Amino acid sequence: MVKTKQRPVNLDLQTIRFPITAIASILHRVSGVITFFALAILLGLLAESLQSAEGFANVQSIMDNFLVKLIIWASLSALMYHIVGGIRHLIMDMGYWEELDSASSSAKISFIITAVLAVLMGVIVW
Ligand code: HEM
Repeated sequence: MVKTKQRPVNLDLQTIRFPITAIASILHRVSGVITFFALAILLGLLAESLQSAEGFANVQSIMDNFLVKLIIWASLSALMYHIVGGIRHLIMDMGYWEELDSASSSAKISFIITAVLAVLMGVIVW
């Protein structure tokens, strides 16, 4: 008879804590996917704005909306995180910051740099 596994299983999500490096990693993937879709929107707006004076005015009026600005700001902030996290990745690929404490510090610092850049994106968008 097959014995059922008796190992403990924790499905209480409230008690599961991810290490900061895991959060940095999943956010990098999420921000890459967001950037992929955002690029289509941003290139579309750029193309329209360069088409003609009316196109430029059209994009100006599209941008004159809080929700649109919020989406563009979030997209640019995701791109900022992807670039900062990407550079951290490339540095790690060269063999640095691979220990738990240095990887945690660099993850934390990349969040801080991203927060500063996100504020800057807000200043640019608004
Ligand atoms: C055109 C904009 C970009 C898009 C749409 C994009 C999208 C993505 C996606 C979807 C991934 C896969 C993530 C995963 O499988 O976990 C990825 C990985 C990566 N991206 Fe980007 N990316 C862009 C720009 C950049 C830039 C500018 C950098 C510069 C630092 C960068 C650095 C990286 C690195 C280093 C990885 C590999 C991360 C790993 O090994 O897990 N990306 N990107």
